[in-house]
Amino acid sequence: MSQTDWTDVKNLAASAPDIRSLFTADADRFTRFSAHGAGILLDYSKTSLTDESLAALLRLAREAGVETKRDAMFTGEIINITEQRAVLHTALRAPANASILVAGRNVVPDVWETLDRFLTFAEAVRGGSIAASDGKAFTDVVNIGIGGSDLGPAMVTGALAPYHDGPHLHFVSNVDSAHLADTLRELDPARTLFIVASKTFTTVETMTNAGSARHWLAKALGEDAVGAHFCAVSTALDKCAAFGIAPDRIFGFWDWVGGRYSVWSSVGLPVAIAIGATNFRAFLAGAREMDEHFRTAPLEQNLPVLLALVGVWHRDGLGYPARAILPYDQRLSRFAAYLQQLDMESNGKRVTREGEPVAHATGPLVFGEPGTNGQHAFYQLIHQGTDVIPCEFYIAAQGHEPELAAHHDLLIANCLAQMQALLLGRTLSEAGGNPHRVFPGNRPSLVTAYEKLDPATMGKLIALYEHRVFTEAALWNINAFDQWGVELGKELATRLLPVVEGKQKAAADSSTAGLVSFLRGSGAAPQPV
Ligand SMILES: O=P(O)(O)OC[C@H]1O[C@](O)(CO)[C@@H](O)[C@@H]1O
Repeated sequence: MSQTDWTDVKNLAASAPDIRSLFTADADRFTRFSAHGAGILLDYSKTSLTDESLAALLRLAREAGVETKRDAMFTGEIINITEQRAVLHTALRAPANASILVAGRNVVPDVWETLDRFLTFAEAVRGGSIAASDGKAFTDVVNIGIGGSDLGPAMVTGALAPYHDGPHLHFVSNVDSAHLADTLRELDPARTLFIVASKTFTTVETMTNAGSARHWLAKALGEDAVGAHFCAVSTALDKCAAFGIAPDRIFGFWDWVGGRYSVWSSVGLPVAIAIGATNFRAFLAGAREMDEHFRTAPLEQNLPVLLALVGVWHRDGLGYPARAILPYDQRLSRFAAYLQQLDMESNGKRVTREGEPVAHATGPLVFGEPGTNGQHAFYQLIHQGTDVIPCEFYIAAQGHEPELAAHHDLLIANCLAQMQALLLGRTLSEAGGNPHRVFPGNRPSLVTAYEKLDPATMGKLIALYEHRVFTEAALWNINAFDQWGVELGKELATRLLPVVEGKQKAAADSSTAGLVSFLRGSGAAPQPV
């Protein structure tokens, strides 16, 4: 990619216009700076992008080979170069007649066979033909997993609550005993099914929670009941079997599915148990529609690409450090946490694909909460703080409660009002001369709007963001599909455990030693060795 194009973007950003003036100068700005795809509207008019800066960003995307890289992902090339893997979460929602080759083998028939297997299992749990050890139906299902093996199913299950007509779902992720204990306290072992979800089946949090859950169940119902009350989702089928899970209760997936991209695979089993096979297939179909849009729409009208270009404009052009994810949709209350992993684990990288230090800032800090709750918490800083934080709003035209339609009108009014406040601000004279009541305005926002948060739309929204992350990574020339940054902490925790347990002397700095001493109450700080 030529340096000139980055320079163009940075030069244009240095003289970025006031967003308000862009609206004054162009009555058609909304029409020209918004796009539709797969039934979703993206309005990016309340940013400082102009025809010229958008053209420069599109040039950057073309020079970065976004289209070629995209096609390489969809066709199963080894694009995760540090782990020598294809990246094919899109194959999990591909049509049955597609052919996607990995090492010369079409993976689509395997995907559909596994999908049919876990959806059949989900329906059997819902219908009671897969039953507890006493032959009665399960009323509660606990998913034990963490990261991608938790956030996707937990977020989607919450989002699709109006479609939830199966057993109650619970999610345990944290190794903190509080999480498991508080969940199990409410449950009857005789009515509870556990799903142990782990791509690697080695993650210490998940294995620890699964072991304790197994113990809880065996203590109440006897060792023989364990088989009926556990199933597993993993790429490591042998390890699931070693845990004692029967082969017909193990649902696999593949190393070309990243953890944070895995909700479409058998990791989605809890979602399928909650909402049923038909709704789960609609969820996949929604994602497939967004995949088609991303694959075929011209870059100028391509939603994930536009979202990525706005992201790069804000991050690299204007130097904004964060992005706020603000769904005006209570059921998307875990959406920001989900996107946090998707975005920050993918694009929190400091070297290029070739291992050289990156020349540009990469992934921003991602955080958020649903509106209107966030308005009464951290929006103060967004409106009047010293940092500019681009805000990314999500809103449905319709809620699921027609009898409470007035609430939804109020929700929409609040969402629009926040964007207007960010844009327009309030001048000193409008604030009656009181500087504390001044809003600078000219603060960017964009909005993703959709008809209703149904299963297909949920699929589209996730796929939209996945492809946005992909496109940003392509522009920055980083590998979005590894996560080496989580390894060091895991290794050190393993090394520190015997120190915490008092079996080994502290092999650490004096702060760690002092903290071990305080936390384990052993008096004098162990000396670093
Ligand atoms: O599914 P697993 O193998 O238990 O991993 C859980 C999570 O841990 C991570 O590797 C990060 O620690 C994530 O990428 C992954 O989603």
